[in-house]
Amino acid sequence: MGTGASKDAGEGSKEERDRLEQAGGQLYVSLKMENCKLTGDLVPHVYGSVPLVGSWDPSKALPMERESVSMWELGFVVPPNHETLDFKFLLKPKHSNAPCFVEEGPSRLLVGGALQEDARLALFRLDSGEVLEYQVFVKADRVSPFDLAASWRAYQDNFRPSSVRWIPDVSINSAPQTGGENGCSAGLELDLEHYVVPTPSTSANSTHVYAANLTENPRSLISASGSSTYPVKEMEVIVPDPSKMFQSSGMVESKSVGTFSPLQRQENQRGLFVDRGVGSPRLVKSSSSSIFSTDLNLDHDTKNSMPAAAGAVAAAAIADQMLGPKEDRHLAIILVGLPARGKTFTAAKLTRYLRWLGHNTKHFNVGKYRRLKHGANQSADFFRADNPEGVEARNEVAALAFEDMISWMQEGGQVGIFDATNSNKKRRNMLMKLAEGRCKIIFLETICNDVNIIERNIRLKIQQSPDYAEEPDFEAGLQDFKTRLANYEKVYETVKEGSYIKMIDMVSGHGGQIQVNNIGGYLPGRIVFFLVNTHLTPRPILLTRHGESQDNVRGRIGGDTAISEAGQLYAKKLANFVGKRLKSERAASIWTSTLQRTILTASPIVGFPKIQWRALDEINAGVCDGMTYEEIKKNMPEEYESRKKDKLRYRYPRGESYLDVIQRLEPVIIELERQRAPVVVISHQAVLRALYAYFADRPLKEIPHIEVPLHTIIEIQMGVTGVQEKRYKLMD
Ligand SMILES: Nc1ncnc2c1ncn2[C@@H]1O[C@H](COP(=O)(O)OP(=O)(O)O)[C@@H](O)[C@H]1O
Ligand SMILES: O=P(O)(O)OC[C@H]1O[C@@](CO)(OP(=O)(O)O)[C@@H](O)[C@@H]1O
Repeated sequence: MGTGASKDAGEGSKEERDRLEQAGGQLYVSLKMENCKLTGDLVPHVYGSVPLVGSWDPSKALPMERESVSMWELGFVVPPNHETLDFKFLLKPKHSNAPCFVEEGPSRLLVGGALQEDARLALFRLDSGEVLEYQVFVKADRVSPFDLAASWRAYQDNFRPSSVRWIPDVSINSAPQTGGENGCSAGLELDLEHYVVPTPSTSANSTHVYAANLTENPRSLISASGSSTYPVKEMEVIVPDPSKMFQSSGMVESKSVGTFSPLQRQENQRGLFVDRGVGSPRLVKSSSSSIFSTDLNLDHDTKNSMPAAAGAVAAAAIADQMLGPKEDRHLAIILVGLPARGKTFTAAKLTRYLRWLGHNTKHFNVGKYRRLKHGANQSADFFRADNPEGVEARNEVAALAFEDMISWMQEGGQVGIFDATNSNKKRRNMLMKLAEGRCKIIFLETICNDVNIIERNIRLKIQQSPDYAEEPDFEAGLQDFKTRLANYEKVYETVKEGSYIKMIDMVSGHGGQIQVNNIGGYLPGRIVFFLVNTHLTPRPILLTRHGESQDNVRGRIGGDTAISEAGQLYAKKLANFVGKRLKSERAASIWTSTLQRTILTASPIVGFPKIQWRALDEINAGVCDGMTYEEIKKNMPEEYESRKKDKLRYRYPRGESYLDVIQRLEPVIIELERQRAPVVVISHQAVLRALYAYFADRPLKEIPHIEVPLHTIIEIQMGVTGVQEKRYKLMD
């Protein structure tokens, strides 16, 4: 029998506690009652001192869920510093208004996820005089991603119960004490390198490429020399999905200076989420300041009104784009900051995100223009503010790059990301004049006050930047770059004018802040939301399809079948792999879709919380669900042909297109960016194509054709130098 709460919740070394705290640790508390005697229709409930459990009103007590024939459970998530919960168990008849029975003895106290005394038996004296005895189990585990699941549920109206019985949509199982034949510890001897396979040539390995090299080619400079004409690419614009709009609506509009914190910070709000398991009504976190809160009254009408309201916001966003003043149809994000503050890095990341969302976006790097016009090996003197030739040369290339960006916008470009230091008012005034009547401007300033990070960035610069490619002496390069930096510092003026976003010390994902001024509208709002959630903490993201499903064997698309024998073998191998790869990563989590094949693939993995996301469900094949491609070709030849012609935009009748899938995956991308602990995503072919394309920066049109083979793990390593990819093939 379990006694009090597990001790690891509140103990452990300070380092360990800090690590968990940083990982956004919450306490998952599980209250269980067991009685092997059948108790007719008496349902165990919990009631107590806080409104969520009825404020001592038995009629508002919270029912426990039946976990097995004899076991009842109530699971919930609280922050480690939650308010003391004073409660009792109670038995209530399921169907009648007959009296209920409160357990005997004093009430129980839950503090910091732990019961204040040994979990004694719960005794109930019935009217007949019979005494019913229940064993009580209380357990508290540190876990971070419940907040993610709960907040996800709170603003998404699309969750649905798992189709796999007895598997709640958020669950955690503990690591086995001994390793069985296929158990995790048996597999810890696994040599991961043995399974490594080559990555495709288009893989996500930005680490080895300096981001500035991948920016737009200077069209004005190249065409002037006659060596190349500028290729104008097809424009891709996606109308924003209304259902995504209300997610960040609270933070987009600010006419005066405001400060936003990442979602992370919200984890410190004291709230309680009840995990109702399969098919039960959910409670969601309330934004009110009440310590324990519930939203049980969220009826269908209230829920359904959310997308409608969001639709109105989206309509306004489209109006912004189509009907507003001409300059509002194009947006220039102008980077500001001293050298080595992550401007190019941030610009490249934002470009990737906006392109993935379908916005026609280009990254213009003034350094590239400078190197082309004036050579790559200019010394620090070139960057002195009292060197008029240098100043003029730098202003000239900035203006050239800006004009190129405007020309591209006039050809249909939507968002230009203009990457240079732009670190004094005079330069920014010049740019504002160039933009007048042609595009809207937002300054994006990156500020870093951590000398260690700046030193690391400088060293990375010397290794990566083409400015030092010809400098054989690292120390000499370092010295020159530091002098260049000092030259900029002398005349640096932080942004105080116009619309701006300031990222201040946003490297680690906690402790920093984002300030915004005069930011409004759909796209700027999305940009702020994205930036708020990004950071540089290194961590792996493992992407894998489920093990082979019975439908895969039959060649049927969609469906919700279980996994085949080969699929089950993969599930075991994957569990071994995850156990080994993430063995020192206690805060890691496993995300699946709500479909059986991913949940079953995840089931042998132990020791990590598992979360089901509806957004990770496979592309909805609508009326074609369950058919083979051959059957579609034969019975619906027009549909088959339309899909073949434009697989990205083709929407299955009553189903989805790849573009729809991308739109619904946006919260997943934001969450993957926000997480600081490793995540294993077990999902489906179409969904993983879309997710992978984001990390590998693949163009939208390629997404439906990206290869995501079964029984293979794609490891995406996020970190200070960008994204890196590694692949493991566990089975042939
Ligand atoms: N917001 C940030 N603050 C500080 N450093 C950052 C930030 N974002 C990224 N970095 C780090 O800065 C390094 C150098 O960035 P880079 O974009 O080349 O600098 P810049 O363009 O400002 O000269 C990157 O490799 C990354 O590790
Ligand atoms: O877009 P295409 O190439 O049809 O690929 C998506 C298809 O992949 C499948 C397998 O054929 O995914 P999965 O088995 O990974 O869930 C189908 O369910 C899905 O419709």
